Order: sequence, then structure tokens, then C-alpha cells
Amino acid sequence: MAHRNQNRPPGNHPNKKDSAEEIEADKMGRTRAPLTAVVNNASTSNTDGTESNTIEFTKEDIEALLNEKMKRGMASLDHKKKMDQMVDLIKRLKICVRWCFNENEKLHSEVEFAVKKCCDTEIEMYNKTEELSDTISNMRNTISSLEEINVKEKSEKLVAIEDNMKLQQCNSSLQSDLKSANEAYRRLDMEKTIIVESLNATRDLNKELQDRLKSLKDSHSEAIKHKEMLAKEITCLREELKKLMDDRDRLQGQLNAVMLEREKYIKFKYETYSKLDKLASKTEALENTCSSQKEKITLLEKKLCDERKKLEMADLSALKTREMFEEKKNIIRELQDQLADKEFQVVEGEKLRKKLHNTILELKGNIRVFCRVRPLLREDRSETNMVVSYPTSIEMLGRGIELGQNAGQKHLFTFDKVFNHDASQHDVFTEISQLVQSALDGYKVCIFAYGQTGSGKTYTMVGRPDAPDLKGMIPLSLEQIFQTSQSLNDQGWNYKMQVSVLEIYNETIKDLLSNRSSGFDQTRAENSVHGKQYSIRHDKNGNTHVLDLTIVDVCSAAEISSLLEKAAQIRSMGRTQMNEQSSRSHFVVTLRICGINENTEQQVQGVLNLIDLAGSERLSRSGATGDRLKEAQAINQSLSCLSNVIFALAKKEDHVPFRDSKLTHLLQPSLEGDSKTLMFVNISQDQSSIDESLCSLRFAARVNAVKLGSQTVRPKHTQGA
Ligand SMILES: Nc1ncnc2c1ncn2[C@@H]1O[C@H](COP(=O)(O)OP(=O)(O)OP(=O)(O)O)[C@@H](O)[C@H]1O
Repeated sequence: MAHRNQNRPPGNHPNKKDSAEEIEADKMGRTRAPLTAVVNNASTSNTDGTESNTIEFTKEDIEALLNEKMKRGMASLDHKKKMDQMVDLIKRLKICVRWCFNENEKLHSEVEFAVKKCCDTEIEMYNKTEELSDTISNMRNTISSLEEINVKEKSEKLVAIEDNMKLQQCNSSLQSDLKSANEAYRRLDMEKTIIVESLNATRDLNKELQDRLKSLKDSHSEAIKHKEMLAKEITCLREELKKLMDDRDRLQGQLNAVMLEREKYIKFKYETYSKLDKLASKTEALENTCSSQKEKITLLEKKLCDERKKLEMADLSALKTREMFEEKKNIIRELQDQLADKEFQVVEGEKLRKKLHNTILELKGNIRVFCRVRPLLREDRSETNMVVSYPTSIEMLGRGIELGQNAGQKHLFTFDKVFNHDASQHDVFTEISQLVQSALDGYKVCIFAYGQTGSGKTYTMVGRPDAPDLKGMIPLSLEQIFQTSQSLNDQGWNYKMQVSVLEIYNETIKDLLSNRSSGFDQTRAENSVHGKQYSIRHDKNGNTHVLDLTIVDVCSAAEISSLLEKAAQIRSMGRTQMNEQSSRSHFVVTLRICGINENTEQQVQGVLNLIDLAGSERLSRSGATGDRLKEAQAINQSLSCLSNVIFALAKKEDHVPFRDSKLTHLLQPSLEGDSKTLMFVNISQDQSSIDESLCSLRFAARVNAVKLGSQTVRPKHTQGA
């Protein structure tokens, strides 16, 4: 350009050149020769105009060329010059025209090239725009799907949380139901135990209920197991749900990161195509994760649905069980009400029974007499004459006995009960069981057997312990006491029992439960050595205490049996040592009963004295001398003391000679006050014993005629003839 400007003549061509055109021409890469070269070299240049390639024309040049023709007037020049000038001009014009053509072609090709380039650029731009819009739309779709997944997951999470809460509520309600059901079970069990033990009438029903309860327990335990299984599954589900939630949170975090990246990506999308690819792959991976999580969620939902169904089933079974419980509860409540009514009735009945029983006993008299006739033994068989008969009149039936002597004289006696030789131990006990029961009611009861030796006193009182049917009144009474006391436990009664067994021989007490028991002479010696006098004391409550006497706490009839066996052994040992002395000693079994009712706080203290007295032969009949005579005198002394006491009590005398004998001193509280006494008068029906039998019956009839505890002498039923 500088070169061109340097070569341009200042006056020939206008020096004004469009710099824009120059720049444009420069841009096109063209090389131009200045017009001056055309003007100056027009005459020398080839006619073919090859120079035109090197000559450059501007607009001003062309205009100047055209104007040149106009400025020079044709009139002022000669013709040849004019022609030269014209040729020159034409030449220059031709060059100019050729240049113009060339320029035009060049421009054409450049325009075409530019247009093509522009088209290519446009196509490229269009393609790129298309690609970008596709990518953006893809990204938008991905984002919207991710958002949808996010929303769905949130809603599913909420549903899962709600389900979980429901499950938890169900679980807690089930647990509380279970707890209450367990408590109800425990209560029912206890109540059932009470019901079973208390009422015989409800035993069968209770058994049935127990069976039902057992089956219920089984079903309940099954339900518990099922519930535990469900709880485990719920725990697993919870864990899985937690995992899922963690995954979801992680996914959410990743999604947030993706979102952030997406935002960044949108901002710099033109520069970050490669990043977009990476993100797309990440999104794909995330989508894959999402879809796998979705599958997991679907599986879990299925599981949850199954568990929910199971739970519903369990709920239904629990509901059924609960309904059954309720039914059973209602039945049990009704039964309890009935039971309470019955118990109330029983308590009231028991009170009434005691009252009536006491009234009956009082009406019968506080001292009653039963007569028992011993059957003929093998050794008596030689004696064919039966001296005993039983009146059959209505008022005497079962109560009268007639003793006939050889001379034909008859002695009629009436007692509260007469047992003939056929009466069994059971028959006899049936008649005294009510009296025995009084001891549990808090009365002092004394039952003793009186009669001559061999008349059946020991048989009646002790019986034959080896044969159950032949047990005497002592074991039978003690067994009944224990049985009844146990059945009264249901009414709140708790009894404490103490037993002592002693023997009185020749006014000496022998402790038959002591581990050092031996013969009476030895006993006397031991007593003096050990300072054991077995002194009898009565406290202000009317309780008798024999100092140093062995008193054993007993809880069952079996314990008493073994104690009685022990006492019998010691007694039989004494029997061999002391020449059959036991038939001449009083055998006293004392049971002290202390009862407390937990419900009513009532307290009772009863005493049951069961005594097998020594034989009551008359001295003349026994024909005894020496020691035997002394024994007989002692026996007679104590027996006559007994009768003296009874008659003094009957007459309400100021002084009752209780202390005249050990026996009466011992039995004092059981003979006075509102105590109840029963005397068995045992007689033999053989001819040889008739005198002794008559004596015994007369004594018994006198006793039968009195009423202890009051001045009243009972209306006379009987009196020996
Ligand atoms: N009801 C009876 N049935 C059958 N046997 C009897 C009956 N009563 C007494 N015996 C028998 O008569 C015999 C004498 O009876 P037991 O020993 O009881 O008389 P006891 O009055 O106690 O005499 P002791 O005063 O000497 O002790 C015994 O062999 C006994 O088995």
C-alpha cells in the first residue's frame, strides 16, 4: 500500500482514496497496480492487455478515465492526435474494463466462497444448536424424571413412616393387650385355684375352665410367638427401611449435587460439553441406582404389604382371642359372683351351723353319754346267755339298753345314743363328728371312754391303727379336724395345731412323746432327777399347761398318726415293764387348736381332749392285793373324783374338787363353762361282766342326767332301775 501511494502522481489522479476499500482490498489479498502505471505505460503495453493483471483501478481512477474524455475538447486537437488519444483511451479503457471483469470474477468467487463458508457455518451452527437443544431437552427430561422420583420417594417415605407408626401403634396396643391379658391370666389362675379348692360344686366347671384356659394359654402363647415373629420381621423391615432411607438420603445428596452440577452445567453449557457427558453418565448411573432402589422399594412395599396382611391376621386372631377372653372373663366374673354369693352363703351357713350346732349341743346337754356294747369275743363264746337287749319302742330306739340278770330283773337305761355290738367304728364316729367339729369352732371338747377292763374302751378310742376301717375315735377325730381345717382355709381360716400325749398312772403323769419316756417307776425317778413334775397349770384364758410336757406342732393327720404310733410304742413298752399297767392308766391325747380368720380377723382357741380311761372294776371283783390293790384304789380314786367333779358341776357347788386327782385337774377347763363333754360307757354283754356293766351303766346314767355349765338338770330320760 505504501508502495502504491509513493508511486501515485499527485496531480494526475485524485489522491483521495477510500481507506475502507483499500482495507477491503487488502483483506481480499489482492495486489493492485496504480492507475498512473496504466496511464504512463498505455503506449508501451501489449494490446492483449496482460498488464491489466498487475494494474489496480480504483473508483476514482475509473471516473477520472471517463471524465478525461469529457474534459478534452475534440475541436482543439488534430485528427491523428485525436485518434491516438482515442486509441490510448480505448486501450486504457479496455484495460480498465478487463480489470473490472477480473475484479468482478474474483469478487464473485470470493462472494461464493464467503456465501459457502457462511452456509457451512450456518449449518454447523444449526447442527450445534440442534444438538444443544436436544441435550438441554434430555437434561430437562432427566431433571423432571429425577424430580418426579424424588417426589415419589418422598411420598413413599411418608407412607412408609405412616405405616411404620401404625405398626408401632398396633404393636404397642398388642403389647398392652398382652400385658393386660397376662395379668388377667394371672388373676384368673389365682382365682381359679381358689375356685377349684373352695367349692366342690364348681370343681368340674373349674376343671373345664382350666382346660379352656390352658388351650387359651396355648393359643395365646402361639399368638405371642407369632407376634414375636412379626416383631422380628418388623424389626428387619425397619432396618431395611432405614437402609432404604439412608440410601434415599444418600441419593438425595447425590441428586442435590447433581442439581448443583446441573446448574453449573446450564451456566457454562457451551464450554462444558465434556462435563455434560460425564454428568449424563453419572445421571445414568444414578438413574440405574434409582431404578434398583425403586425395585428394592417395590419389594419392600410388597413385603410390608404381606406383613401388614399378616399383622391384620394376627390382629384378627388377637381380636378373636380377646373376644374369647372377654367371654371367659364374663363367665369367670359370673362364676366369681356366684362363688362370692356361695361363699357368702357358706360363711353365713357356717355361722348358722355353728349357732345351731351349739344350740343343739346345748339342748342335748353339754355332757352327753353314748353307750357302746362290745361284741362277744372268742373267749366269751362259752357264755351263751346274752344279758343285753335293746328296746324297740320309737322313743327308745337307738337310745335304750336293757340289762337282764339271772333272776329276771331288768335294768333299763336310756342314753343319747346306744351302739349295739354290730356298730362299726364309722357308725360311732358319725355320731361324734359334730362334737369334734366344735373344737375347730373354738370350744373345749372332751371325749372319754369309761368302762371296766376289756369292755372296748381302747378299741373305741384308739381302735386298730393297722386296719383303716377299725381306726378309733382318736385317729378319726384328728383326721377330721385336719380335713375340715384345710377346707376352711378357703374361708380365710388358718389353724395352728399342737398335740401332746400323756398317761396318768397312780397319779403320775408320763409324757408319751418325750424321747426319754420309760416305765413309770423310772419316770418318777427321772422326773425327780430332771425336776419334771409335770405340774398342771391353768391360765386365765382357760388354757391348760402341763409343765415340761412335750408339745408338738402338727400340720397333718399323718404327723399325728406317727406321733400316736410313737406314744403307743412307749405305752406298750411300759405295759410289758409294768405288768399290763396300761389298762390301769388313763391315756390322754390333747389337741390344741388356734384358728385365725384372715378375712374376719376372728380368732378361736379350741381344745380336743380324747381320753381312754383306766378300767373301772370294783375292788371286790378284781380281787387285787398289794400293788394291784393300790393301782385299783388309785384308779377308783381318780374315777370317783371324775364323778364327784361332774356331780359338783351339775349341782353348781361352790367348790368343785378338780384338784383331787390329776385327771380332773387336767380336764378342768374342758369340764366347766361352755365346754362340751362326751362320755362313752363301754360295756361287755357277757354274763360274767353283768355286775360291772350295771355299775358302769348306773354311773353313766347319773352323768347323763346332769347338764354341765348350768344348774339345770336335764329332763329325765333314763335312770337305772
Ligand atoms: N366293738 C368291738 N368290736 C370288736 N371287738 C372289740 C370291740 N370292742 C372291744 N373289742 C375287743 O375286745 C378286746 C378288749 O377291748 P379293749 O382292749 O378295747 O378293752 P379296754 O376296755 O380298753 O380294756 P383295758 O381297760 O384293759 O384297756 C380287744 O381284743 C378288742 O379288740
